[in-house]
Formats: sequence, C-alpha cells, structure tokens
Amino acid sequence: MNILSVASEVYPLVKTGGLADVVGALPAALSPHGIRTRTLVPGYPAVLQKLKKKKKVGSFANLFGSPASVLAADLDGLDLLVLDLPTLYERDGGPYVDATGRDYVDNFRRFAALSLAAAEIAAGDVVAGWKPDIVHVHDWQTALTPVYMRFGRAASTPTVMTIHNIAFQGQFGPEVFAELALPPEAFSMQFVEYYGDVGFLKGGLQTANAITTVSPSYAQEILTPEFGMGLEGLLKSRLSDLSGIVNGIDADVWNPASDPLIAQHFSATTLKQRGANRRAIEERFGLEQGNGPIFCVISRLTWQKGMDLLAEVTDEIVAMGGKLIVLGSGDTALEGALLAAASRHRGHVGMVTGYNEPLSHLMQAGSDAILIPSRFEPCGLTQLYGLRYGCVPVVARTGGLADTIIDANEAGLSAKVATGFQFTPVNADGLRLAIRRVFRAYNEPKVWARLQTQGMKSDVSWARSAERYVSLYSGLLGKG
Ligand SMILES: Nc1ncnc2c1ncn2[C@@H]1O[C@H](COP(=O)(O)OP(=O)(O)O[C@H]2O[C@H](CO)[C@@H](O)[C@H](O)[C@H]2O)[C@@H](O)[C@H]1O
Repeated sequence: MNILSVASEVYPLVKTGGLADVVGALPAALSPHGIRTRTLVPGYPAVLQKLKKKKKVGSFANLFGSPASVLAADLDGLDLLVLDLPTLYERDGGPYVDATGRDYVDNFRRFAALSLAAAEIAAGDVVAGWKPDIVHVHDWQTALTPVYMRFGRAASTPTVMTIHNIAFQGQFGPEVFAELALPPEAFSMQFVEYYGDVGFLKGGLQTANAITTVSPSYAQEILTPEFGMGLEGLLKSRLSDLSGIVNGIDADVWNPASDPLIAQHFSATTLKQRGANRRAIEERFGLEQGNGPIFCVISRLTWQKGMDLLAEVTDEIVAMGGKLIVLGSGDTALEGALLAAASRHRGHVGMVTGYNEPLSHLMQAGSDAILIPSRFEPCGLTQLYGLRYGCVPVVARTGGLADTIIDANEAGLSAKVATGFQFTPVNADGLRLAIRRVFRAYNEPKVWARLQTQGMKSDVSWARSAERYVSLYSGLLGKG
C-alpha cells in the first residue's frame, strides 16, 4: 500500500513541535505492515540544505504564479518529496513566522500551494510512475488537499485528515478565496466557507474520508463546545468517520540506553546512573546541588500548556525543597514571569529560553519529574519521553495526557501499575496538590523507584497505534 503523507514539518529536518515528531516517526512504524509512505513537505531553506542528495522527480509549470519542482530524497529511512517553490518557501524566518515572529502574510498561499501540489501528485500526474493509494494530511496547513482532490482528478483516492491541535484552524478573510483556484461552489458550508471566512481546517474536515485525532479522549473532547473551538457541530455530523489514535514515540531517537545527547546512559535496572545527568543539568541551569526533586518543563510557553499556572506555583516548589528547570519560548508575558521566578530563586529555578533539542533530552534524563499542566492536550509527547527516561510525568487530566499516564493513587500504587500523577481541576490549586503528592512519593524511595521503572516498562512505541492506522487505511480501501 502506498501512502502520500503531507505535512508542514517533519523531524529531523524541520520541527516546531510535536507534529514533526509524529510525521517523522509514523512511516517507519507502518513499514513492517507493507505500507510505503512518501512524505511531502515544503522546500524551506533548512530542508533543502540538510538534504544532500536530491533528485528532481516532477515539476509544475505554474503553481500559484511560479514554476515549482518536486525533489525526492531519502533521509534516515524517510522517503521524502520536497516541494521546491522559492517564491513561497525561501524565507529567513521559521516555517510559519518571519524573523520578528510575525505570521507570513501569504501563509494561505504558501500552504494552499502545498495542498494543491499534493492533490496533483495524488492524481498521478506529477511524479512519473507513482500514485498513492491513500493521502494522509496533517493539520490546517495541508487541509485543503482533500478539497482540491474532490474538485480535481484524484476524487476517488481516499483521504485521512489528522487533527494535531484544533486550536490552529487556518482561518483567512473571504478575499483569499479568489486566489485558491477552487471552483465557486467550494465557497459554501459544505466546503471551505466558515462564518463568512475561508477555513482551511474546516474544508479538510468536511471533505476527508476519515478524520483522526491523536488520542481517544481528545476525540471525545472536541465534540464539546469547550474543546471543539467552533468545529464541534461539524465533527458531530461526522462522528462515524472520527477516531482517536494515540501517538507513539521514536524509541530509537528517545532511548536512554543509547542516546548520544545525554551525559550517561541508563536503563530501568541502572537508575542510579541517572545521577550523572542530574549533575549535568544542575550545572547547565546553575542549580545548587541538593537532594530534593528536580522538576522540569519542556514546552511552548502558552496558555494551552498552562504555563501561567506553573508561574503561580514556583515559590511553593522551592519552599518545599524542590527545584525547577524550564526550557521553552512563546508568550513574552509568560516568559517574563518565569524569568522573574528564576532570578528570585537563583540556584533553585533555572530557565533557558528558546528551542534546544539536545538540552530537552538531557533534561528528561536528569530531572525527577516533568510537569505538564496543559488546559487541553490532544496527545502530548513530552510525557511519553518522560516515561521512557524515568522522569515521572505530572499531568493535567485531559486529552492524551489522561490516556497515557496511570495515576499514582492508592489503587494504582497497590496494583503496581502507576506511572505518574494526574490532576484535576486544571488550575493552580490542582497543580499545587499534585506537587505535594509528588513530594510525598519522592520521599519514599521504593515507591518512587517503582513509579520510574513502571513508566520505563510502558509501551510508548508506535507498534500498537501503527496497527490502528493500518486498519483505518485498509478499511478505506475496502480491505478491512
Ligand atoms: N523549547 C523547546 N526545546 C526543545 N524541544 C521542545 C521545546 N518545546 C517543545 N519541544 C519539543 O516539541 C515537542 C512538543 O510536542 P507536544 O506533543 O508536547 O506538543 P505540541 O503542542 O507541539 O503538538 C501538538 O501535536 C502533537 C503531535 O500530535 C500532540 O502530541 C500535541 O498534543 C499537540 O498539541 C516535543 O518533542 C518537545 O520535546
């Protein structure tokens, strides 16, 4: 079976968040099932520079006003197709924002072009001798693909649309419609029209044959006004096509027994060796040495991720004898509040702003617990990395966090199945109570070690979820 996966980022070439990890890891998990995935991504400078050997396999005479090429390349087992379209992708900033952090004004055009290219590739007209059996698109940036397919020559090829975060919908003013090269009837409720605007995600959710999101709990949550962000009605009308498949992680990239980015390797039977990693993070974040638990946070600094709640509890963590280290960037007010906590509690709270992949590995290897107080979380990956690294997750009971962590309540502890701490309600008091529970467990070394080893034994690989995608794909092809 051939799949065309279409996304705006893919690890290890370009990553701003969890989307890249999933798009980068799923193909290898599907391959033992006889599924061959080709992944189409935009030709950002970072992508073109990192791919040394690339071959032109197709072209467009005119894609949104410019000629474009499709390049093929292999990287770490990924079979990539790159849309080389310099007028839209050769920019100084990131994939979505310019060097000053502002959205590119032509993002609608940049991602409509990616979607249109995908639809044409799906029709078999671009890459000679290759045509996918199924097209799988991710998030709003690629959500117009099934819309273009519906009105183009690949209307009969099945499509899957995965929602990684429904908060980002790609909504633009009605004036952009004229530029999208869609027929007039596409500007209607059944397609891209969304409260008078153009909604990319909305169009994808209306037209894809199957809709998935990245955990079963989030699949239920987005049917409610609290989490559906305006799309709950549409999703309810598509209930029989909606499912939640929890994310896995790349167990080779995230393996504490062989990770080249950490100070000392360890496994569930050699937990003491985490000590060298603890010392490395103490040094990196300027922490005083001591015995209390070190909490870490690796996150976009946003309201979604509950970073305002974190800022509210830092004094308490320190008062109880704990330490906190934060890696992240985002909202400047939240960044300021956390930097202020770090200067108030020098030696006990440390913060590194920005994006730093190697440091994120070292933090998971050396911290005792990872805090994830998200208000909503479609799946979450950092709690899965935490499980694998013996860094006990402390999570809000929402979305994929609720689906992947087993709470250390009395029942969970006595059955020896607990892997972390869940809390609700998701507010500062809820988080405070959870932190107190962490201190109590941490002060009982046997209980703590069992939480760590139980977590390290959890199956966080892609194996089970890959099977769910295989049956979804097979069902769409009538082979289920
Ligand atoms: N400053 C920093 N430096 C280095 N690394 C950093 C970092 N900040 C974050 N990261 C990394 O970025 C990734 C974040 O993934 P998440 O799943 O936690 O959230 P995100 O909201 O990006 O993804 C969305 O899509 C994913 C994938 O489906 C869902 O799991 C999630 O719930 C949804 O919100 C992790 O790999 C993390 O280690």
